[in-house]
Formats: sequence, structure tokens, C-alpha cells
Amino acid sequence: MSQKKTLSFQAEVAQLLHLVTHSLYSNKEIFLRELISNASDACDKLRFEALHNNALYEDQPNLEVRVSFDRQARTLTIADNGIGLSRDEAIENLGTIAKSGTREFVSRLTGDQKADAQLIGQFGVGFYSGFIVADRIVVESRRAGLPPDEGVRWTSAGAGDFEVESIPRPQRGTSVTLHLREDAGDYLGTWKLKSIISRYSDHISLPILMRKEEWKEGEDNKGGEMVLTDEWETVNQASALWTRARKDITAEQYQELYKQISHDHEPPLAWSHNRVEGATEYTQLLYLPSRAPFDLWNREKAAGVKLYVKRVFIMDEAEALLPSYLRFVKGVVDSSDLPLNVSRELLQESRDVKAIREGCTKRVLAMIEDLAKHEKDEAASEEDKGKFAQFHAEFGAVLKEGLGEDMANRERLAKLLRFASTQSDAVSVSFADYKARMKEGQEAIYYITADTPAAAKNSPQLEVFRKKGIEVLLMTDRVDEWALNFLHEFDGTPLQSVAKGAVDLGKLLDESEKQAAEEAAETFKPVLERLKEALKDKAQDVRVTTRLVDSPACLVVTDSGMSMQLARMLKQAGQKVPDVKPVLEVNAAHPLVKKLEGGEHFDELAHILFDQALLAEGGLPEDPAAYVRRVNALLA
Ligand SMILES: Nc1ncnc2c1ncn2[C@@H]1O[C@H](COP(=O)(O)OP(=O)(O)OP(=O)(O)O)[C@@H](O)[C@H]1O
Repeated sequence: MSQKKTLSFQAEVAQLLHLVTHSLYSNKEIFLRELISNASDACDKLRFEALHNNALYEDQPNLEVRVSFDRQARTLTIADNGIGLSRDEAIENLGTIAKSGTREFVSRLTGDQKADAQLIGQFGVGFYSGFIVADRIVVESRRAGLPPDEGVRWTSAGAGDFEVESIPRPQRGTSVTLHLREDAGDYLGTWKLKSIISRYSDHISLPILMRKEEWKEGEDNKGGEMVLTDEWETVNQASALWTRARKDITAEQYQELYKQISHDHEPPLAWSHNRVEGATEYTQLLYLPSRAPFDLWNREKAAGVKLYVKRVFIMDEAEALLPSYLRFVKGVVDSSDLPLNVSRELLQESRDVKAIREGCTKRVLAMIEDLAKHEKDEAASEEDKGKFAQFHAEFGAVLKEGLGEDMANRERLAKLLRFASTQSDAVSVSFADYKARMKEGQEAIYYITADTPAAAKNSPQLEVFRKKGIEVLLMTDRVDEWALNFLHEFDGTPLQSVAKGAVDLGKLLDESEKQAAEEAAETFKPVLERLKEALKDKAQDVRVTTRLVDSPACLVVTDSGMSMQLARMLKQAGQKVPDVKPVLEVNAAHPLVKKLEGGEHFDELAHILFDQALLAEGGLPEDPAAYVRRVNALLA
């Protein structure tokens, strides 16, 4: 019945194992953290499945992990009584890489052994990290609910293949036995193992048990030694970290929990841990990561908050707990009120969840505001001062989605945004900074949206603002145009795109300038009419402007219209966009525009003017070849 079978590892696993077994490591001991974390996950899974099927506990309701070693045999065993593995699951889960964490790790491997090895040390590679210290691993397991003769033994030396056979196994759960390498004898000692467990696994909510050691005198008083007894003792704190009081938790412990739940090897930027009491009671432990994940822009991406109910793990990625624009936040919410059998659908409707979501959102915003406060705080350390800028560089753009998504917090969010401007290349100007620098008589916060910082900075629309010394915010995140639709003012001052509507610099223009502009418009009228006629298929209107200084022309849209940039972006994304014709604004004082009056090549010049204005703002002429032909004809 035992049907021994040899199977090959999936190619990525083989690649990973090769690296694990052939490199030097800065941090070998992480293997224990990884195996204990798997054991703990397996117990969480059992507890969750048992909510619907209590029989799965069999006669062992107390979930635990046991770590033991055998000096003679040179083996170290990590055993749990969690959910266990069926034969098929062992083949599937221990022969392929399913989890995104490990896959991402493999994708980051460079082939440079030293760099890769360091990456393993930081990242951990789950189960396979056992091969850092073992030249053979034997896994014995039985899945909860299967009969005692349907156990499985999985064995591998970490090369290209592994063996599986069916075995009888009365006890539920999994034991992982590491046959330690020559140089890994260190791990055959209670003290060493205990210290690793307390460093990495203290926050695990399950008891981790080890055999007690006792001092035994040597015979005839000839030196004694520590010997193992049959008594087991718990060697970790064994209470979920977030259930403890803040003052009893060290920064390292918070960071370890973050690593475990986020699979991020960098420490978090900040965290916030609170017990919320009142109508809805829950504990929240929320982290701001220091780097954006590669799939941050996937709005479907699951949120990073795990839901527990009365310390029972319910689900990963409970997206109902935070709005989508905070999808980068990681952490744990442990509710005292939700039913244990809560489903995703139920979560969407629950009033308690709504309260939790609001509470968590406030908490996250407060955390970010704190980072922002430190930025300007003289007394803060250099490290703390830099944290907000780092946060904003990684997550600022996604935060902007909140302007459209979270009306209740729009003002708080607006205060947290930073932009580049015509006075600052660094993305560091807040609306408040801008307001403080506004010119006498300036009535709006001016901004321009463009595809790139260079396009924004060199846009002809900025010319008059530059001449007058008026700052303009440069917005170049894809989301800006959309997000700013939802923000019409900041602290009482309206926001105005410089590429929308006619410029009204109002009090900023002096009388003589105004008069000159009006006169120019008047004398230019006949040319305008001809321009309108020549460009009637391209431009909604043509008018004389005061916004240009050095450029002959630019394109603008009407106040309510969609900007050209947004229209291009939507088109690229394959969306239907109503065909909006822009308004062409011309600088009547520019030599090229003056040339129009002469009448020669009028149509050709008119089209060149329009296409150049389009190019200048990052667009493309509808018929680029025709544009080139026209320019060449004039150059010739
Ligand atoms: N002690 C265990 N009990 C039950 N199943 C286990 C145990 N250890 C590992 N497994 C199974 O093997 C799979 C692979 O484990 P591995 O540690 O490589 O990845 P992971 O934990 O899923 O992912 P990651 O390490 O990226 O979180 C697990 O998802 C789980 O299904």
C-alpha cells in the first residue's frame, strides 16, 4: 500500500533549492522562523475549518508546536497538530511554488550568488529554507479528518526530486524532520533554539513547546551535563502579539510580526496599535510599509489586513476593513463582536465592519499625519524627518485616489499631498505651502497636469505665470487629473488648472496690460476669423490670449471639458472618449503669428501652429506625416 513514488520539483523550486544548498548565508537561523510560521498557519487553518466541523479536532483540541532534537541522530523536528497535508497536498504544496511571496522572491534572484544569498537571509523562502541547514528533510503528515492510515511521508535531499509514500499516522498534523548538515550542529542545543524562537517567534499565538533540560551530575563527581527530560515547557509568550499591552511589546517584536504577515523584508515605516472600545470593540495593529509592492496599481489587489475574531484567524486580505486607496496598509484587526462564521459577503453588510473601517481609516491617516509632523520637527531624528518624504514617494499617488473615494476625509487627504512646482523640482510643496507663497491679488491655486515633469515644466501655458512670478503646481501622476476633479478648493481657495478655460489673472494684470490685450484682440479679429475657418475640423474656437509670452500658440479646453491629457490617457487605456475639440489660443505678438497676416501659406501655417501646440503639450498631430510635409515645405 505504501506506493513509493519519486517526483521532480517544479523548475522554479529546483532553482531555488540549488541556491539554498549552494550558497553561504548571513542568517542561517531564519529557517526556524519559517518552519514555525508554517506550523502556526497550519493551526490557524485547522481552527478555521473546525468552526464548521468540530470533529476535525479529534481528541486534540489544544493546538501547539513542538520543537525537539536528537543529538545522536543529528535531527531537529518541528511538529504541529494543525491541519496537516494529504498525500496530494504534500505533492502539490511541497513540490511547487504557489504563494506569491516566494514567487516574487524567485523573480528577484539575480544569479549573483552573494546577493541572492543575502536576499534569502532577509526574505525567507518558506519551507525550502529548511535546506539551509539540512541535507535531507522528512515530512510526515496526516490531514485532519482523514483516517489514521492515510498519512504521507515526503522525503527529499533538496536536489532535483522528492519521494512520497503513504504511511499510517495516528496523530493529526505535520512533523518536519531536518537531518542537519555537518556544519549545523549548533541547532542541537536547547539554549540556541530557545534564543532563536524568542527572537523570531515570540509573537506567535500558539504555545511552542520544548523538552525541559536538567542538570545531571557526572558519575563520581566528574563533571555533569544538561540532559533532556520527558517534560515539555512552553518557550514563547504564546499570546497573539496584538492582545498584549503596548508597553510590553518591543519595536523588534512589532517588526517581526510585520515581516510574518507582510512577507516584506524591510522594516515598516510606522505602526499603530490600539484597542478600540465602545459600541464596536476591536483591536487594530496597522503598519505602513516602507516600499510599494510591485502590484500597487492593481486596484483588484487584495488589501493587506488580516481579520481575526476573538483571536481566531478568519481570513487574509479582508478588503472590507479599509478603503481601496489604503490597500498598501498591512496589519491585523481582531474583532470582539463579529460572528466567527462571518463570510466576505457578510462583511460587506455589517455595521460593525463599517465602524471598524472608519476607525482604521482614521488611524492610518493619523499615522501618516504623524510622519508629516516629524518632517518639520526640529527635535526629530534625521531618520524620522525623512520618513514622510519616503512615504509620499511610494504611496502619495495612490493616496490621491482617496480624494474621489473617501469624501469624509477629503480635506485631511488634501493636506497630505505634495507636488512639484515651478519653484520646486522636489515633490515637496503642499497646498498650504503654496497658499503661504501666493502673490498679492492672486485668487486661485494654479496647477497644470501633464504626462511628465518635463512636459509640465515647459508647457507654454505657464509662460505668463512665470513672467508674473506666480507659482504653478506641476502634476504628473496618472491619477492627478481624475483625482483633482474631486477637489475644487483648498482651505477656501479655488483650484484652477492653467490649461482649462480662459486665463483670468484678474487683479494680477495691470491696466495697461489689459488694455494692450484688448487692442491686440481687436486688430487681430480678421485673422482670427480666417484661422477659425482653416482649423474648423480641429479646433472648437480660436482666440487671442494673454497667457503666452514666448510661444506662438497653445491648446486649452473649456472649464468643464476633459483635459487633452486625460482624454489621451483614457484612449490609451482602450476607453471610449467623447471627441473633444480644444480651443487654440494664439499669441498675437509672436512673429510666427504676425506672419499669418501677410496671407502667404495661410492654411499651411495655421495647421502647423495647431500641431505644434499639440506637440508642446505632449500630444501627437492626427496626421504626423502631413505635419512634417508642411514644415519641410516652409523650410525649403
Ligand atoms: N506545517 C505545515 N502544515 C501544513 N501544511 C504546510 C506546513 N508547512 C507547509 N505547508 C504547506 O506547504 C505550502 C508551502 O509552504 P511554504 O512555506 O513554501 O510557502 P507558504 O508558507 O505558503 O508561502 P510563503 O512562505 O511565501 O508564505 C504551504 O502553503 C502549506 O500549504
